[in-house]
Amino acid sequence: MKRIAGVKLEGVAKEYSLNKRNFQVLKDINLNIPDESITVILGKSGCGKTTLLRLIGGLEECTYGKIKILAGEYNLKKPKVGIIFQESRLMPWLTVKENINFPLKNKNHENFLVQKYLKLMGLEEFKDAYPNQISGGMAQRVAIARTLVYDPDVILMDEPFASLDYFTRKNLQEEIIKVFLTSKKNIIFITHNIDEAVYLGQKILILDNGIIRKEYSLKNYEYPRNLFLPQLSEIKKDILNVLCNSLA
Ligand SMILES: Nc1ncnc2c1ncn2[C@@H]1O[C@H](COP(=O)(O)OP(=O)(O)OP(=O)(O)O)[C@@H](O)[C@H]1O
Repeated sequence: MKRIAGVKLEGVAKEYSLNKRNFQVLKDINLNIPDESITVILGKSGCGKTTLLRLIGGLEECTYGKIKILAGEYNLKKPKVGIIFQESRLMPWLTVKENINFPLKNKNHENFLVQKYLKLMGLEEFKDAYPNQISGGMAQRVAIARTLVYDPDVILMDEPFASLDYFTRKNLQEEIIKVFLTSKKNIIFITHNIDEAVYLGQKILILDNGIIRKEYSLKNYEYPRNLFLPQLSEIKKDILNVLCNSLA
């Protein structure tokens, strides 16, 4: 049975120390993402978005508070978290299919799962190419496929399309919606792009000065969102207003 994992943050704070001075990047984050959803964390540069994602992904420890990855009421002891970064971080000496297969450690690089995700991400023609033979957008597709093959409980995405051109970015946003609708996993997506946030997010959280300043629920706007442009444009205006008044 497919397990849907939720994410719960209780009083999460993170302090860094720089030049013998402590400063608090995250002050008191409380968050509950129980259902399958795409949650977008939006905020100005330096407000702590990546820090928050790294804490959820277990790459760093909280200074205070707790983070739980839950299946129903149960705290998963060893949750599988997939992280997709701004750069694809592919292994240059492996082909597309070998990169996708990497988390499986399966000697057959064209096993069922690799085939499935090559197809889902439209990469079949490029399966034997090396990373330096494909475009940046394609490399990000490979990174997404490599994450999906691992079957994570939660998928974290840290500005994965920030360095891509407008059209590639649009295509990949569609792919993420497709991935979400087929896998029904919780996706937590970081961006500072308001258009991207309202296009993808079922929940949008504005991070500012170490706290969640405002939360928007867009669950009622089904995909594709093009049908709701007037309503979304009002939400975008409101978000812009909140960001303009934010401190970080
Ligand atoms: N390891 C670290 N040691 C000290 N300070 C850090 C460390 N990591 C992050 N910071 C600081 O924490 C703050 C938040 O950084 P973070 O990368 O989380 O912001 P962000 O919102 O993701 O920014 P951007 O949108 O520009 O990527 C910044 O002031 C940064 O300098």
